[in-house]
Amino acid sequence: MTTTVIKGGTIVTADLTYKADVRIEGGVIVEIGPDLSGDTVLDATGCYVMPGGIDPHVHLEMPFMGTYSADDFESGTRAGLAGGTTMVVDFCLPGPDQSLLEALQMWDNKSGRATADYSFHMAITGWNERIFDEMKTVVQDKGINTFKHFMAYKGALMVNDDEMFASFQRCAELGALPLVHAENGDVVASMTAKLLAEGNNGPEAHAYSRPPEVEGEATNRAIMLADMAGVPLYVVHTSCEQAHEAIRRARQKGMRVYGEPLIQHLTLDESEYSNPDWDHAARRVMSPPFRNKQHQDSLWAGLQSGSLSVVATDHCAFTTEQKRFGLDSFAKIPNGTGGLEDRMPMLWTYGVATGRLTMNEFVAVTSTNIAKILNVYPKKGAVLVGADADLVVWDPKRTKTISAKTQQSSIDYNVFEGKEVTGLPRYTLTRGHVAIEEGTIKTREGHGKFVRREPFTAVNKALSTWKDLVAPRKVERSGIPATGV
Ligand SMILES: NC(=O)NCCC(=O)O
Ligand SMILES: [Zn+2]
Ligand SMILES: [Zn+2]
Repeated sequence: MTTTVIKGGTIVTADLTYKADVRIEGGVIVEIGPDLSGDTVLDATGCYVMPGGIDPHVHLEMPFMGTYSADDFESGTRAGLAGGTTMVVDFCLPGPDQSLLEALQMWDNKSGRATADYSFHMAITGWNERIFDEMKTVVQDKGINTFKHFMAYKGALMVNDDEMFASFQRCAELGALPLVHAENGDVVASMTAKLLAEGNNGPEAHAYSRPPEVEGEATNRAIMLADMAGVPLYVVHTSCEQAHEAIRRARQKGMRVYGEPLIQHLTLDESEYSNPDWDHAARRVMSPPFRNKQHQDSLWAGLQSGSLSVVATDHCAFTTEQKRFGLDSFAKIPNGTGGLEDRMPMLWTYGVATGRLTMNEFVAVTSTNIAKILNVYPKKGAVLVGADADLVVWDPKRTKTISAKTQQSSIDYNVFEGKEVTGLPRYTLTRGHVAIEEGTIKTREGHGKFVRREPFTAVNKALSTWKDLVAPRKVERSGIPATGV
């Protein structure tokens, strides 16, 4: 078997920084140490050798708002690899009354073209006995240990509290982790109708329809329901202080709640929606919307202090033509923005290069924490013997100006257009295959494999032990006083 050696670099993991070479054979790391040799040598002089990024939140070829997101598993994973991301987790979305297993078959068919490894979260978009039963098969046979709940998108993907609570309880039984899109969908629907009735139909009104309170309330509600169900909780695209506050408070009380800010919310703000160019504003319409600088500061502080756990993209890219479906009403603009290629360079530039994050914290929030939360560590998210050789050789001096003209994503614009980033992959390896070499794309369609994720044991077991211990119990009494005394 041929071997590849990454030579002369500094290994940076979530907890260590040290000089060593890395030898790869059969797609996995087989040796780490000084002066290693191999058939192919990749020069890492002046570079950091880090676990490849994991993006836990992407939507490739997503059926949404009357169309499909434009990047598929081929272009999406190619964009990821170009920016140092070696694994993505997409969302399987069953249609109304569709079987979870049937939907999963559809997602399996789409993902065959992936150039990097991937996994799925399963969405719970309704509640009935079949869903209850199928959740077990999804966890135990299909290798999916996370279930997504949309508290918004009323009339489409949204679930109500009773459905969500039932699903959370089922997750607790199965050793699965529930995820929530936390926005109060009823309030959003009501505010949307009011704004439109008042003639407020431009893209900026999308942001007016979902203020931070809408997100803060739903985040807090989901946390309380998860606590009552005795299950940990993962809150996707945490964008504001109100939601972060709820997560922070819960964690301080000992609850296992994970918050996921997006690179877009960390680096872009609400002023984008005031742009006089309709297309410019509409291209940035997503839920939750971009916020102000105070919210951004809160998110950065959360990453620094550990109250927020991971940085994702929610990559859900629509072309300008698709965004124009909403020319007469913001409610018809497909929600979503891209970011897969830019997450790691943007976070390095605005996080590590500014001193907000250490290199080790960068690795933690882009890869290792995610691998641990999703239960794929140390196969993924680690530089260890036996781990998959999903690695990025990161050149901290390499620069570029982000531009739609040179991006891998198939859409015609980039929300980070014109941003200068410093820190880019010299090489990106997916299970040992060098997919990116100095900006040259060498991805292989179909190389990506589904990553099974086994049910959680430790956290769910600890929680259910505690829940049993503190469960309400009938007080046994020796005698009951006679009535009327
Ligand atoms: N975030 C967004 O606007 N679009 C993708 C779907 C979702 O995550 O809510
Ligand atoms: Zn969402
Ligand atoms: Zn999403």
